[in-house]
Amino acid sequence: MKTILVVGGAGYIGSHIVKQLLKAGYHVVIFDNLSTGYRKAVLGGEFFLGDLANRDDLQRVFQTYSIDAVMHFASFIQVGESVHQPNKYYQNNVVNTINLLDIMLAHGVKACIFSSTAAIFGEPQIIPIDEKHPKNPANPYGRTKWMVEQILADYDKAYDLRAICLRYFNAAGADPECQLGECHEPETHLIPLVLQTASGRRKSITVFGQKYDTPDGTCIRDYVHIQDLCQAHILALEQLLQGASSAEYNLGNGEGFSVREVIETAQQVTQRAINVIYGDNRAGDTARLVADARKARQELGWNPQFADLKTIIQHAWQWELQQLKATE
Ligand SMILES: NC(=O)c1ccc[n+]([C@@H]2O[C@H](COP(=O)([O-])OP(=O)(O)OC[C@H]3O[C@@H](n4cnc5c(N)ncnc54)[C@H](O)[C@@H]3O)[C@@H](O)[C@H]2O)c1
Ligand SMILES: O=c1ccn([C@@H]2O[C@H](COP(=O)(O)OP(=O)(O)O[C@H]3O[C@H](CO)[C@@H](O)[C@H](O)[C@H]3O)[C@@H](O)[C@H]2O)c(=O)[nH]1
Repeated sequence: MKTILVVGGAGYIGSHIVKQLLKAGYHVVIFDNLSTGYRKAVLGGEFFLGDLANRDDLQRVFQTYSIDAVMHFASFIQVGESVHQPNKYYQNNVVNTINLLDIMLAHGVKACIFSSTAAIFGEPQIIPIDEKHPKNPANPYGRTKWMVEQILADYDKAYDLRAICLRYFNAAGADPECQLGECHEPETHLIPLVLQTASGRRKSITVFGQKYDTPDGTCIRDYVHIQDLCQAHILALEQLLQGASSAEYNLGNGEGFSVREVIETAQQVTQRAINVIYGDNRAGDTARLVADARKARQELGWNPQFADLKTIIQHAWQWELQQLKATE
């Protein structure tokens, strides 16, 4: 049985992956400092409370377990915050990642799956965006992720550390069995905020900007179901464990939805009125991000099952209603 270390496995995406890895029969060790994650979101495996900034924590986990591959989800993730507090982002997303890579090398662990992002591309020159599209991140968050991708390429050349970088567009939705879902505090992502407005947990949703160069003036994003992201990770892991070379894959559905379209779809799904306020642009946002994910389909055999925005929102709504019940 292969042992997979999931760094950041108590977070939104990591916790869903842990569930799917366990289902697929892996031995899973979770390393997380719970800065933005939740212990209760870790549904199984062996949990290790530790911080990537602390080399002793890392040393302990690598000494305790014989790890075959690492999946690295731990980072700070808010585009807007990264503009105002870049030091926080460079420290955790870059410096702490180097700690992780160096401890991996020290223990001969040379396979890694890295959570990258569409934010590495910046304002796109061509839509949809394929892997070769120029990288020109528009904010410090995106720059940290692009830096790590470049560090990984150098580590491959110098130390044979193989890495698959999965560039998610907008991760969304929830576990269809409703055991897990998105739970960021504070929540900054569009779909959960819209649904919290529909459920009454929030008074309104503010649309950030209406003068973008898009048909309705609001930003366009490519929303991808968390369950489909899990499938891509497991396929990438299988390839890595079989000796595949380093690679990068864009993960999205190839269809973009504007902020307004997301709100309209949420209204249809929830059958609730959603109070909308129009506000200024958010720092660091780009007008349009849509993926060309053909490479993942061809090389990984990725076959998204929940590409429909309605389904993504339905699953997130099911989760929101459950969260609401828990707070009542
Ligand atoms: N959510 C998205 O739409 C999206 C899109 C593209 C890429 N990503 C990337 O996917 C990854 C996971 O995102 P998420 O939405 O699950 O975020 P999240 O905040 O829910 O999860 C991150 C997890 O990492 C842990 N963590 C952070 N710093 C740590 C440290 N120094 N040591 C140990 N643990 C630490 C947190 O406690 C948390 O459990 C991130 O790397 C993010 O950049 C997310
Ligand atoms: O209250 C809100 C929140 C968001 N938006 C807009 O909705 C869109 C989506 O925003 P959000 O859900 O915050 O996602 P992004 O900023 O697109 O970033 C996400 O998606 C990126 C990849 O595209 C990831 O790298 C990031 O980690 C992740 O936060 C953007 O146009 C925002 O301006 C609003 O109008 N109002």
